[in-house]
Amino acid sequence: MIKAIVTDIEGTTTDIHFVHKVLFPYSRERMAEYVTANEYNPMIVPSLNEVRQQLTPTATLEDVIQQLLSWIDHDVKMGSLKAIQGHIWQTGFEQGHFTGHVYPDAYENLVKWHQAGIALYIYSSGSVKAQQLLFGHSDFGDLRYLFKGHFDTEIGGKKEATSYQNILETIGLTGNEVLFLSDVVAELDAAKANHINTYLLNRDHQIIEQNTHPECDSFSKIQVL
Ligand SMILES: CSCCC(=O)C(=O)COP(=O)(O)O
Ligand SMILES: [Mg+2]
Repeated sequence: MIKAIVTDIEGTTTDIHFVHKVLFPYSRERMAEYVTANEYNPMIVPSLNEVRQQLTPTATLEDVIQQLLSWIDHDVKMGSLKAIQGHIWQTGFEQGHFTGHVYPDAYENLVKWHQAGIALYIYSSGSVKAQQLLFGHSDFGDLRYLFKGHFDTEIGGKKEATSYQNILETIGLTGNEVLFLSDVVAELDAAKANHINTYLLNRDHQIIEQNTHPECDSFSKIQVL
């Protein structure tokens, strides 16, 4: 019996285009100004130091900014970038520049599963802060009540099997009691290695090679209850 569902965001609960065409450009346009204004802000100093560790010891703040912009352009899921993006996106969400996209089928079924007593969690490369902002300012209002917890890459990379073992230990369930939803086969493979049930969300009906997971294009086609 499924006692918990862990879901990815980008491509799963939320349109990839919202992340790549709204959130990423928003953070890219504001990155230089934000980092320059917050160079000594204790909230982001650890993240800036992590970026510096990837560069030469003589790296300037401009070098750090350029590295962050390059990671955005190449969709590199570095925790330091995701932490800084979360702070930049906070302004966008709180000032109403955008709301967090959630597919209607995802909204309807997350509510149904929550009402049925299934524990819901998010696992995304986006920081926990960014996750809570997206669902706190979603197209359907504040949906944070739905989720019992949030995981980001602090628990480990999304394609690493140990990350899902860490998640199971954190939520106190065995793999067969948990369902993981994602649009990325490698993430589902890593979850399945821990005997977690999986479902591939293939919303744009791509031909996905080497997929062994059950596949659907909507949360409404996932039989849980
Ligand atoms: C929380 S919304 C921003 C998501 C994000 O920044 C991202 O990179 C999503 O990556 P994922 O591995 O969750 O597809
Ligand atoms: Mg995804």
